[in-house]
Amino acid sequence: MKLLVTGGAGYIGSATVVALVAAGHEVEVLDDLSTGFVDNVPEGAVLHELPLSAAAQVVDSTFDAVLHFAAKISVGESVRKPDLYFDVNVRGTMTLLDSMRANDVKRLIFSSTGSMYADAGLEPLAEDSPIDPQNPYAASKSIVDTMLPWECQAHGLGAVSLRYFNAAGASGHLGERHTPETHLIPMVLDVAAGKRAEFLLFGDDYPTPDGTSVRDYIHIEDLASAHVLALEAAEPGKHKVYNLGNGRGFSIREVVDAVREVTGHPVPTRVAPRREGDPVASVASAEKARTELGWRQAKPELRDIIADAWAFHRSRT
Ligand SMILES: NC(=O)c1ccc[n+]([C@@H]2O[C@H](COP(=O)([O-])OP(=O)(O)OC[C@H]3O[C@@H](n4cnc5c(N)ncnc54)[C@H](O)[C@@H]3O)[C@@H](O)[C@H]2O)c1
Ligand SMILES: O=c1ccn([C@@H]2O[C@H](COP(=O)(O)OP(=O)(O)O[C@H]3O[C@H](CO)[C@H](O)[C@H](O)[C@H]3O)[C@@H](O)[C@H]2O)c(=O)[nH]1
Repeated sequence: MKLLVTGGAGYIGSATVVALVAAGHEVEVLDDLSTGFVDNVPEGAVLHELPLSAAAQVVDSTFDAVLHFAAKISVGESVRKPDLYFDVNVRGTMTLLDSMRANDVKRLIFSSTGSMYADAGLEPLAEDSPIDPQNPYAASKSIVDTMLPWECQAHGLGAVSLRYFNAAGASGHLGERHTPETHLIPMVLDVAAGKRAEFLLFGDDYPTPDGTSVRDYIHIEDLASAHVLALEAAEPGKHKVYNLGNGRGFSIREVVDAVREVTGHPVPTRVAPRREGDPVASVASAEKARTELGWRQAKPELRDIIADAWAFHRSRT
């Protein structure tokens, strides 16, 4: 297929471009490089350095599908600048849909998020679990997931929303390069690498086995392979939704212990108050993706995820 990947210069998008090219697809990338990097775009994939608002300059009827990763992704920033998040994540998606509709491009794979579900503690979250976004970022993704079934029904689009849980790990030279970094694994690796003196652990009084909050970390290569399968699953007139996660939760302490084991560094840790807005836990049930898409993870082990992230981290320091 000829594919347009928005956000293909970013963390998850670039790993997916590699998987799509390896699967034999022809790929073009639309990315404004606001948080992405030119050197993330593999040779053989054309880069259009443009914002989503200029999608009409790129989308034409030669494309078979669009994979839409481009978005603002920082939860804290979204609380301070909700207008920016609704502009890029909602209006940007609507502009893209307009161009697709005008050019009869009938397949869309959308990067949605597991963070839109209501906090259910350690209970695994399925696709029909209650939705209750707690910040503008999650709300912006949930608005798109609410629009898509109607777009599909009215205009024959075949859309697949993939709700990722906590994307983690690295794939060779493709890894997390967010500035400022806020995500757990790169923060802990910064301490292991000596770039930070200590790790601040936000809260050890949660109702979880070791008191620290629990997340479902999923390797970006496993996210990438799900997109290749989702393309085949897109069906005109239908909006399908799949959770992508390990189906297993890991506490912050488990992550820190795994980093200690992988890096051999003691990782000095200080417990700080809970971070505002954090759920107790977020764990996926990814059964639907396994059954319907035939998705299998190649790297489900936390140590493998961290080892890949560490190799990437070291290659950059
Ligand atoms: N990282 C996670 O844990 C996670 C979890 C759930 C969902 N997601 C979703 O996955 C997608 C990719 O996230 P990521 O972690 O790779 O983030 P990222 O910031 O690395 O990638 C986003 C890409 O989109 C581009 N972009 C941003 N705004 C744009 C615009 N207006 N026009 C064109 N390009 C634009 C950026 O330059 C960047 O390359 C996002 O939609 C995000 O919401 C991520
Ligand atoms: O320095 C840190 C950083 C994080 N944490 C803790 O580690 C856990 C994971 O935090 P992350 O920021 O790595 O991940 P989140 O679950 O908060 O964020 C995930 O869900 C978000 C929406 O809620 C976005 O989708 C985001 O991109 C995705 O990684 C949380 O309990 C957090 O409080 C710390 O203790 N110390």
